Amino acid sequence: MTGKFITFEGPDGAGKTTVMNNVVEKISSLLGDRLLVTREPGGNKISEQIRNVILDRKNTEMDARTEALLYSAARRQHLVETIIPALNAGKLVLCDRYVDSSVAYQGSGRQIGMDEVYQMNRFATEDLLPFKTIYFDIPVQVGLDRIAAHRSKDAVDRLDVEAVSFHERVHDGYLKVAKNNQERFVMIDATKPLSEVIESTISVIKTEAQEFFKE
Ligand SMILES: Nc1ncnc2c1ncn2[C@@H]1O[C@H](COP(=O)(O)OP(=O)(O)O)[C@@H](O)[C@H]1O
Ligand SMILES: Cc1cn([C@H]2C[C@H](O)[C@@H](COP(=O)(O)OP(=O)(O)O)O2)c(=O)[nH]c1=O
Repeated sequence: MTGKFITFEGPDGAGKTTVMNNVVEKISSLLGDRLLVTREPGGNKISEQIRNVILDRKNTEMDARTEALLYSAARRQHLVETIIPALNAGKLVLCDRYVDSSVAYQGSGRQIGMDEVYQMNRFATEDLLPFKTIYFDIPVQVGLDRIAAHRSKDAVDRLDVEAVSFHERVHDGYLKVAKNNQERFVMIDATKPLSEVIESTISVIKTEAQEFFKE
């Protein structure tokens, strides 16, 4: 594999999606088709179908392990169908969420156990981890307030409506994963103004994937 795999992670409302869109706008003219931007859960037909089942607010009876299995199933399909072919073609792959999301949300948030969820994801991914993970850190309430202020009621999904204590456990989970993977994680303060967060993110990408930005 000659490409490079970088993921974006963080609690809900950290700004990952907004930052990703802005970063792509700024670097896509430099990289052209050497850039692939994708997101989880989703990114292809089967994974988007699984996403709809997971995030449907009507699916109130979903068991925590069922949820974890569905996320990892969607991840597997996305990896095989989208990420690995792009890496084999030498591309820079930027992905909004990956294994660390499951470890934080299902492992810590749903209290299934971070290591158990990680082990299940090792099976799903055959141990393919990102080269770097840009982690957007934000206090839980700030992220939730951003979502409440900006999203329409219809756009709020099953995980957005979880109790604050769930989101606190997700945040704690992320901090543990970051601490245990310091060589892979780059932490960005997502409470800063959007323009600063975008600049910091571009700077990390240009440093960590500098081979893509050479003339
Ligand atoms: N740095 C920032 N400062 C203030 N508001 C922000 C910032 N980053 C994102 N937002 C706003 O917060 C909301 C949630 O951002 P979003 O990108 O959807 O977060 P995520 O994908 O991490 O859940 C959006 O309405 C966005 O405009
Ligand atoms: C990939 C992944 C996402 N999630 C959650 C995080 C989000 O609340 C939701 C994804 O919804 P999405 O609308 O993509 O949220 P965001 O813009 O915050 O990334 O799914 C998990 O619980 N486990 C996972 O493995």
